[in-house]
Amino acid sequence: MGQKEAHMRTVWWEDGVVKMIDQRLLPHQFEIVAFDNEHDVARAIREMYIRGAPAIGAAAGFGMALAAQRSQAATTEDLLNDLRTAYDVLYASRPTAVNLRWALDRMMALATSLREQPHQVVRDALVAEAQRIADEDIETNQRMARYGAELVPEGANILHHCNTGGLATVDWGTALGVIRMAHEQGKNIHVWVDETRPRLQGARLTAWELMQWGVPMTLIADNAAGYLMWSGQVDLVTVGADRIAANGDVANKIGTYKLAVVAKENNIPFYVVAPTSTIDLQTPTGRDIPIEERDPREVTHVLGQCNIAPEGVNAYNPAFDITPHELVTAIITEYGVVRPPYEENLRRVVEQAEADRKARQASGSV
Ligand SMILES: CSC[C@H]1O[C@H](OP(=O)(O)O)[C@H](O)[C@@H]1O
Repeated sequence: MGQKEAHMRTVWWEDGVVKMIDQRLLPHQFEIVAFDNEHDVARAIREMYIRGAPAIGAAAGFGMALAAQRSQAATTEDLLNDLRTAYDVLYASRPTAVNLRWALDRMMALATSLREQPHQVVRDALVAEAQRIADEDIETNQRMARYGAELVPEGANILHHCNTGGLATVDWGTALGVIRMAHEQGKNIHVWVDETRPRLQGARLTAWELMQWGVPMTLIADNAAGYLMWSGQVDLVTVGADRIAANGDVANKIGTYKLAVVAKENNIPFYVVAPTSTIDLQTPTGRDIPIEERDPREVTHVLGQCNIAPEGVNAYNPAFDITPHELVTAIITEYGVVRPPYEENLRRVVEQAEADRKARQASGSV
């Protein structure tokens, strides 16, 4: 079995195809897969070869670049129509992580802005933009890690849910990026790793990443988290996000809300780590965020194999839940730590990010 080499990315463009780690097989198999069309990239997102909001956004960007490369359009207007079709194919892959729409909108806006250019110019520009989305993600994650590590006390016991590491992003990670930074700063931390039923991102992916990084950790059943918080064995909880509404409500892996309630009950700080690309000012509150419902078989069959329930049992499999902003101590972004009032403070960092991106575009540094 191969290994994720240091600084290897989760998804990347190579020789005209998109390559990614097939996360369904981890931790016992390490396989890289390659796709040459947007339909296969959409399927890879839907079937969770690749998952995690920022990683999904980057994959979607590369999917649009593939669509442009594959298009047989004779005119740029026809190419734009092909790209609109690819947008819809990729957008339909998973509904909750807003990074998917964010990346698709960014790629489509660029293509549209080049409608007077020859279509080869458009094709090349889209590959470059997808690369920029990927490159920016790593820089963003390292900025968040530095801000977040300042909030981690020496010797902290940290509870983490799902997977938010390099595998959930292009590299480095969001909440796990903060944990990695605190570890590398010598803060002697320890991580309680929620297994995260039913897809077990914690047991399969977070444990694997933290062991690779040499971070002290202990794997727990999801249901042990409450006892650990009640018994004073957790100093802070940190999670990622798939979409943050304008008022600060947070969509994240199913089980997050329960952790936030118990953390509040035990006066434990609850931090969300997410880039501004995960903040959706178009969505007013958490009740407006679409929650993905996945195949109930993910609940009844562990990793699609071992049936743990009676044949024909009813099962329900919401993949995310909503944590009301009142339960969120702070949201750590690449523009710093955002605290309440979330409505105005989230808008401020999103507008700052957009202004910076336009300035980079204008200066030609992108
Ligand atoms: C850094 S975002 C990671 C985010 O995505 C995970 O969901 P999934 O594995 O289904 O894509 C989970 O919600 C994580 O917090």
